[in-house]
Amino acid sequence: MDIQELFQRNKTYFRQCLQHEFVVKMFDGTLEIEKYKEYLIQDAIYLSTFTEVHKELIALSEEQHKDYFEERLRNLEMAELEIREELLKNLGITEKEIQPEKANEVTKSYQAYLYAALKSRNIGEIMVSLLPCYWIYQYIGEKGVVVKTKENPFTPWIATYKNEEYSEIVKEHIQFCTKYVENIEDVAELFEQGCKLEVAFFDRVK
Ligand SMILES: Cc1ncc(CO)c(N)n1
Repeated sequence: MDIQELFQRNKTYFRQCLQHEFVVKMFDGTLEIEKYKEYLIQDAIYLSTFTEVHKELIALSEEQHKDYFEERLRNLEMAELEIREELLKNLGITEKEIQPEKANEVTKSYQAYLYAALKSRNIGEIMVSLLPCYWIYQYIGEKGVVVKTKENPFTPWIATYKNEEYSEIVKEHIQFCTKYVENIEDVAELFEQGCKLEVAFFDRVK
């Protein structure tokens, strides 16, 4: 699969996310904390499904890749999830607030999208269903320009995605997608749908 072609077809969604009011306000430090909280709550719910998909990937992967997917899960738990846990705690967000039944309609759609891909049992499709998530956040991290670094309360969020290690993980994820998916048309719709959900996720909390 030609991954650049997939990007070209969907770059408007990448840009929409990067230029999204919610994201711009994080980078310039002006986002209202209430909106940040709402986003983090929804994202914690989303990320628990995202983690479940990673666990399934270990089960579904070929023997020679199991170690790799186990490492990916560990990395997710030690990096992104740990940082998020700290952010939730610092903002006084409790376990009760991140229960699955608190999911808004976009979070629910995103979860349903991931579960549908999971149901296909096709590792290429499952990897592609995770791809907009990884790739768009990596794009935001790479391209976003931080204003007022010192007093910007959103620096920990930004730093999760604005780093070499995260970019490396995304690169490897992309390599797996290209290895597992031969024909772009098999996943074009799935990928576009995921990109749209990323935009909708920010729209819903802005
Ligand atoms: C909705 C969403 N997309 C992507 C990421 C990056 O993992 C995230 N945390 N949340």
